[in-house]
Amino acid sequence: MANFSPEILFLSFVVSTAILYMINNRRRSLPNSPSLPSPPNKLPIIGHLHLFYKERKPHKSFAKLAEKLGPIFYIQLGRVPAVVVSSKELAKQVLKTHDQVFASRPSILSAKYVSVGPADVTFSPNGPYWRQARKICVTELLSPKRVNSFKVVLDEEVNRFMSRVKARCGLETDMSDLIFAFCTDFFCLAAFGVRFMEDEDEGQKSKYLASVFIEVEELLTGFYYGDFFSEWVWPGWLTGYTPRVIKGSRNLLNAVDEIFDKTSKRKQPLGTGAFLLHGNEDFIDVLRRVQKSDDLDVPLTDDNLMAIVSDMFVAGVDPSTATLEWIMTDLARHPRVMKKAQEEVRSVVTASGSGRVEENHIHQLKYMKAVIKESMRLHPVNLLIPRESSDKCTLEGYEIPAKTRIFVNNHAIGRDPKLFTNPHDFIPERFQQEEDIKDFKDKDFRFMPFGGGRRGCPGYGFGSITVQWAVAGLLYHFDWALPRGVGPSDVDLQEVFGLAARKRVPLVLVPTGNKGYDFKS
Ligand code: HEM
Repeated sequence: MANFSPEILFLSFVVSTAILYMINNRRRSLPNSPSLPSPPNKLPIIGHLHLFYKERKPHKSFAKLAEKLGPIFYIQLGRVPAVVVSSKELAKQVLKTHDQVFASRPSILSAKYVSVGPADVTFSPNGPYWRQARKICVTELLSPKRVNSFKVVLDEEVNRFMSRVKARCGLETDMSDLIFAFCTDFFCLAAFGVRFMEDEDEGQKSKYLASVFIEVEELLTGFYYGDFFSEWVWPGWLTGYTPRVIKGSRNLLNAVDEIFDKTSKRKQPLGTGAFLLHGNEDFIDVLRRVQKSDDLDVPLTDDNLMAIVSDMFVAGVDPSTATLEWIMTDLARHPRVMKKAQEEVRSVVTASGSGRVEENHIHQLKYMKAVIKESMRLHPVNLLIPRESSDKCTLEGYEIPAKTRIFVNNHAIGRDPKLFTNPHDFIPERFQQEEDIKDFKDKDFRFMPFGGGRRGCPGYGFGSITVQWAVAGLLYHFDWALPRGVGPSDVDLQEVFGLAARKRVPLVLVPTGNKGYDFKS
């Protein structure tokens, strides 16, 4: 920005606006689908952006529009034609029936910087590179066998998390902070073989990384002016978006570099303070091995390797943190449910005589599973699931051209009164059937905590065991209360509209040790 005088900026704004206006009027989007419902008040150049840009909660604005326009409608976001779907039937069509057509992500400016190309799994367009990266991710990094190999480390990290909570007993505690530290350390160990925070003095570092993540995740939603006029460079600079993206991606890559530095120390044979994964490979070890194999369709460069491992780290930490944050928020606001879930965990663990939660207890915790599932329904980490069509396709009789951005409104579908009675209430009992709690997905597409189809979350096994083990530990060892003077309805429930929808205001709770179920490190 410093290189441009305000006069030049203003002049280029006026000239470009005029050109854009002319082009916009010449080129109509979605020419083959004039009958798609669409909100009125489409303005020149910005299209429908003014309808939701100020509030910056597009999932809610789109839900309100769906009430008037129906479950499928078209909106023009600057230069980007987009379609929003808000019913389980349409979600199924996008994520399952026409999965192949909608297997790309929107191409957004921030992904080019943050995901180095993009060369990661999350943002790479559907093509040979993404297919290979995704295959490595599913068969090597996140396979059931690999997830199994990390369980011993997860057990240790849950214990470290419990000791941190124990040290805060009786005190108002920023649980968002402790949850983030737990997830970061565990995923750092899995990805890089080292913890992010080796000791408690490193708390500031964790807070800093959390702020970098939140910033990057917000930028990666692709809901900024710069992304709606991506053929032109100036809106990104003029609105300050491009400098923000550059700064955010630099901060993230610096943080990842710092962890890499630690890793290279670990690789030295006589390194001290090393934390070896019980002889297991971490993600970098695996990727280096795969890089050398001769059956790769596309060569894997060092930069690609870096992009994939950073992606696993970011895509793993924030959704797991957000999910845990919301589960504890929902439980703290609903003491009846908290008590019932605690009774279940305590009875299962007590019957085993182990005095601590172990992996084999988890499958017995059916009510806890229902609690987690209900919290995921109310607070999906992807409020809008973003896709892009690679070819033309028909949805509900409407023709959707190639290169249309599609948003599956996960937030609206999960709270649809036609699908759930009292949809805004936290009622885990709605998932009491054996069939309901066999996993955290919904076969009817009524809510999609892990997305779906070939672009669905490959970290399902990894994320779900992490969340369950941690919640079981927190429920077994501690009693929980909101801070003095704070009632259930005072808890701020706003989310950050980011790639993972974390809680906007940190969750503060007061843990208390329970004598019968004390945590002994
Ligand atoms: C509770 C934890 C988690 C939740 C709720 C979650 C949720 C999601 C969702 C909703 C998507 C988008 C899916 C779609 O577009 O259909 C996604 C994608 C993804 N997730 Fe997860 N996730 C979790 C944990 C993880 C973990 C632990 C990892 C890896 C270590 C991971 C890696 C990824 C990747 C790489 C993608 C992009 C996949 C692609 O575009 O091909 N996730 N996740």
